[in-house]
Amino acid sequence: MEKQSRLLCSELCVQRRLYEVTLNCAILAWKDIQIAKKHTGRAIYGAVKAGSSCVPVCEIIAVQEKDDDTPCKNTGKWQKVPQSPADPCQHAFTVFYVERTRQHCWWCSNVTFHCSDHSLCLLWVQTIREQLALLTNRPKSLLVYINPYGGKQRGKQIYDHKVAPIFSRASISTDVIVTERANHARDHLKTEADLKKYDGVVCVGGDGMFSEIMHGLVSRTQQEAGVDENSMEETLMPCGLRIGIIPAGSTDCICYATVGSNDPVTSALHIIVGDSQAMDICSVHNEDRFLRYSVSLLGYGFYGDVLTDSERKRWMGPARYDISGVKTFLSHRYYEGTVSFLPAEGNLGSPRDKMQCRTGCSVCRQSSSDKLVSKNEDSVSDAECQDTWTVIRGKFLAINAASMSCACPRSPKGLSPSAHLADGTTDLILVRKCSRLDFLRHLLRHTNKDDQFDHSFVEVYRVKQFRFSPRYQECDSEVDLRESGVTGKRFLSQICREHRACGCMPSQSNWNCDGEILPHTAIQVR
Ligand SMILES: Nc1ncnc2c1ncn2[C@@H]1O[C@H](COP(=O)(O)OP(=O)(O)OP(=O)(O)O)[C@@H](O)[C@H]1O
Repeated sequence: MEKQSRLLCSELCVQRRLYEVTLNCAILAWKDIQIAKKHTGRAIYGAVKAGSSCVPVCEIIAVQEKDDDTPCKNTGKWQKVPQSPADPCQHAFTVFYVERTRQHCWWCSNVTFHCSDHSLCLLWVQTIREQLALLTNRPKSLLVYINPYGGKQRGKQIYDHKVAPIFSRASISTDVIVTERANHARDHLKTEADLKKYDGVVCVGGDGMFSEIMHGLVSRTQQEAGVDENSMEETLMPCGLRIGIIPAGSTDCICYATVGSNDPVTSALHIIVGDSQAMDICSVHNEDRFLRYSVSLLGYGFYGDVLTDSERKRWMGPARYDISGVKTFLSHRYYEGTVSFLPAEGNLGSPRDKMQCRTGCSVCRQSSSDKLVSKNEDSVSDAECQDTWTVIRGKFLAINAASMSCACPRSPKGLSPSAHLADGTTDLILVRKCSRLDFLRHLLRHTNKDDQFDHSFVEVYRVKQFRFSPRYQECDSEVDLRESGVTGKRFLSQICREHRACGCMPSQSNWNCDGEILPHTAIQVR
């Protein structure tokens, strides 16, 4: 505080008490002059001294000159402003700022300063606004997509009541599109949206809606850069626009893993102050064809089956995941196949190092600077990497690739608690065939503090690329059958594939790609 030169310092009233209020380019602070030595109330941000409060300028949402007897728009409550010309508190301005409440939750709080001199009041408003204008990472114009059918179908209500008023308070202009069908947002972003007009895109919905918007934006960026998405060799261009997520879905795992909560107001405030977090994107291919991008979970077996079943029960709302989860657990299906992967090397931590990735994470920072250095050496390193693929064949209850922790309110640590948001890797978790009881023990560990990888039937690897081939594609192909002369077997395998309950051979699952079902089981991921 002392190190920054003061921009303003005045004696102003807060709730009829006299405060010394100071502003420098980093902090707005106010100190109760009369009882500075006595602790008179709760310090609002970073308790400096009793009777003192301060807020970083970068967490000020807005400042507004206050008219007499106007309702405080933030709280909806009316506040009495003194009327008498002799009153030293005749003029007032209100500062709206971020207040931290529960863990990772933010709230828009406010403080009103009163003074007798109108020009002084205007000077404060103008100076604070000038400081806010210097914060260039804040968005001014946003394109908002609302999925009215996500989660409990409250997307529009959440946006209108909780988010739009704070955006308007922060003078952010918005174009709002309420989607009319699935993939509406993706298609609009891919082809129509005039992206030059905006500083960011806001997704009001769940993980599926985020995925739609991410696909629209990433594909548009590749199209404009002339990058062929089908090619596994080409380097994808990072998107120029940021995506803000207002959680209004069923699980909101991506919002939870990045912000630490699934509270719409917290997310809106992060968007307003211009916070950003880079995020890894996996591209998923089948042969030479691009299928989808994934940012959170790619799951085959258990999570693929839960999704497939829950899609049929969408009318049930979020409860469908519990019902499908129990059903899938009881069916206890396992799947045979081959997983090959390219382990991540270098200083990228390990899935079991108990490190939690947060904004500014050193591993992610290190990884992105390594990428810049090695960009010109890609061909060499790719060639070197050919030798280091690891191949695992087996029977699996689940094959999961977590590109972030996948934490959500149900599983606060997530599928892979130490997965990094932007280190260029994914955590590949293989759950081999085991008893129902063992699998239950493993699943329960996602909800408590125990290490979910500490089981003999669970393996976890931090990888840069991986491939999966289901067993029948390798062995039961038409050619194999013809060559071996087992004609009856072909007929039986056909029946078994179509009737998954039949226990005489492992059938195939589906890949759950961030909550969407992939059309192929044999995939290559990078
Ligand atoms: N207007 C619409 N009508 C029908 N479906 C829509 C519409 N807009 C978007 N969708 C689709 O709805 C799907 C689910 O949406 P969303 O992710 O918002 O909610 P959710 O599935 O309940 O939450 P979560 O993904 O967090 O579990 C998305 O895949 C999206 O493509």
